[in-house]
Amino acid sequence: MPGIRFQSGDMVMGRWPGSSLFYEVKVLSYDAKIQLYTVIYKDGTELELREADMKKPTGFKPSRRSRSRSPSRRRSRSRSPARTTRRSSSRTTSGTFATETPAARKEPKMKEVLEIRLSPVPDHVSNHVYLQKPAEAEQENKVLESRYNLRRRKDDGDAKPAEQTEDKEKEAEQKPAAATASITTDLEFGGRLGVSCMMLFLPVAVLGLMVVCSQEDASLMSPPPLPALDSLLDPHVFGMVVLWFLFQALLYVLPVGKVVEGIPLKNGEWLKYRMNTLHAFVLTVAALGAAVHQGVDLRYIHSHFLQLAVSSLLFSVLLSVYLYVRSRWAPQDQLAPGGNSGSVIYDFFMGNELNPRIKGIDLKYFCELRPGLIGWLVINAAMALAEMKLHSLDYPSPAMILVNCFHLFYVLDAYWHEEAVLGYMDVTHAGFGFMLVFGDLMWVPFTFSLQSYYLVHHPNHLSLPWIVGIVTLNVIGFCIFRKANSQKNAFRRNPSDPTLSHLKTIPTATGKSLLVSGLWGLVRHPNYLGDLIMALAWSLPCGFTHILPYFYVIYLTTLLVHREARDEAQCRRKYGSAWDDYCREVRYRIIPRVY
Ligand SMILES: NC(=O)c1ccc[n+]([C@@H]2O[C@H](COP(=O)([O-])OP(=O)(O)OC[C@H]3O[C@@H](n4cnc5c(N)ncnc54)[C@H](OP(=O)(O)O)[C@@H]3O)[C@@H](O)[C@H]2O)c1
Ligand SMILES: CC(C)CCC[C@@H](C)[C@H]1CC[C@H]2C3=C(CC[C@]12C)[C@@]1(C)CC[C@H](O)C(C)(C)[C@@H]1CC3
Repeated sequence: MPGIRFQSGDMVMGRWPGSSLFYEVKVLSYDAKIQLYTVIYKDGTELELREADMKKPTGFKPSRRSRSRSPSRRRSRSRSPARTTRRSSSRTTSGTFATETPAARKEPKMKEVLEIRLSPVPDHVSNHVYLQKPAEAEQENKVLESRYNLRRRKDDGDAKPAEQTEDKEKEAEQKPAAATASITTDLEFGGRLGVSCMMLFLPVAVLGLMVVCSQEDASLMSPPPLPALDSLLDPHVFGMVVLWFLFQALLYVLPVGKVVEGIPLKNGEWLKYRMNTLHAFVLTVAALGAAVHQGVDLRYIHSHFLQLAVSSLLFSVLLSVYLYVRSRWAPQDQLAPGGNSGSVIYDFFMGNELNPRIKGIDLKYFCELRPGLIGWLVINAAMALAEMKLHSLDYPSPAMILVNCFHLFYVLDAYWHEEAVLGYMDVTHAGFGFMLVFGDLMWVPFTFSLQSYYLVHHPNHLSLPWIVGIVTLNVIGFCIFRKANSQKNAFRRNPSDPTLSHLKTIPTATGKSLLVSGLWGLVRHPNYLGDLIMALAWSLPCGFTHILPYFYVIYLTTLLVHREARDEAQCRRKYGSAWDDYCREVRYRIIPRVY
């Protein structure tokens, strides 16, 4: 690399982005176009740095300290009442996520090695200290390095130092994202073209499916034309959609339910969340019950199903525009790892901001669990009433009851385990943009309820053995889904949990371990397997005449296969060869011996 200050292979001191801390890094390459060096930190993190953030090691002296706290466990100032920062104590409010890494408790030796390797050199003493490793730690380090590839995911927030100087913090707060964020080049979903197609195709697909579902022959081969848009966009219905959203938002801010902290953010802070989805659900049922008592006819939902879907789509677009605009001004440390590609269309679709909030309402978390999921159940109930009316029944058909009960049970389970949702990929990593907004507000309520909508127009008689078989299948799927999720959550919360002591684990260089026995030893995503089995059980009550009720199974399979691939890539970057070991030990991804 002629004509530049540092050469590949040089060991220099590199500033940790956004902080005043310097670490020893190795220069890997230099990109003259963007004038950035790619460097690798000793913990395996690869980052791109400007020359101004790098110093020659001369002037850094060995430290008398032999160890220091790892950067991810340092303290930073709290900025807003909703954001808290804490030392490396474990969580007290809920205990959902321990702040110490699992291995920190279980594998003390490894933790020590990692801490030493991550020891920073603060800026104000940058001419004075350069941390030294004890000989045995160095030795152990070598063993670890030979066993595991220590490369850390570039966008992984886990190990980033939380310490920021006040100046830096203010700077980050003031600079709009667009001005400071690094550009994401790794585009998902086929990049700009892919997401543009998805944005056009997905809404039309939802409306198309709904129209076909209401036809007697429900044939995908001869779909009826979509009704004219102006007949579908009813201001009255749109007003109801907005009211529904506001009503759910009101329930969100009710001061009932405990407040817990989510997983740590990039800047070392914790966001607070109020756990009151169950309360919101019960209050919604009570409000709807009262409305029905007052003469409101829930079958309105059935007769205005398409109009409701179109209004939800319009609402989703408006909300996404708002989110995109505000994300342009969000501080960089509040952006999602994959956001900010520089392409308006891509960023609009994927979302830039990780946890956009309005007056304490976390929009992403709110949308993921409330208006859409509760809306889905209300639609199901309306379909049961419509079926009774259309076929002059005293009760809904057994098929309709099964579908309603399965869906209700699934949502209530999510609410019962609400804290766990704070750790799911979408909440921790995904930006909040059109994909999730549309997914939560239109896709979930209007495609997940297709089975009950279908049954209104296509009754299906179920014999008792079929009912028993379908219920059994759902119970099996649910047990796998629940046990797998609970086991992983419990393990992440407390790896030394005595109830999990019988399970085998593989340590990883990040300090976290991976479960390799029990359900997590059967396939690498047992929770997906359970979800898919349940999905099948939800479709079977609709019989075998049409493929439409199986749409949910097809969607979920596609989504989970894609999600699994994304997660796999992330875990490989995060855990290096430990992940490869896991894959060798547990060969199948979702379905044992098949996939
Ligand atoms: N109904 C729907 O439309 C729908 C759609 C999507 C997902 N879901 C459901 O949502 C739930 C959450 O799904 P998710 O996609 O967020 O994935 P997930 O399986 O809950 O989380 C994946 C993460 O778990 C950790 N992990 C993976 N293997 C592990 C092991 N062997 N031991 C310990 N930890 C391990 C890794 O993170 P760390 O190591 O960093 O902890 C990995 O990134 C699933 O039950 C899924 O079925 C439903
Ligand atoms: C536009 C679409 C093609 C993609 C849409 C994606 C979202 C609708 C889903 C992504 C993650 C999903 C999810 C649930 C609902 C649907 C999603 C938001 C979920 C809240 C359903 C209840 C479950 O118990 C759950 C909490 C595990 C689940 C979490 C993931």
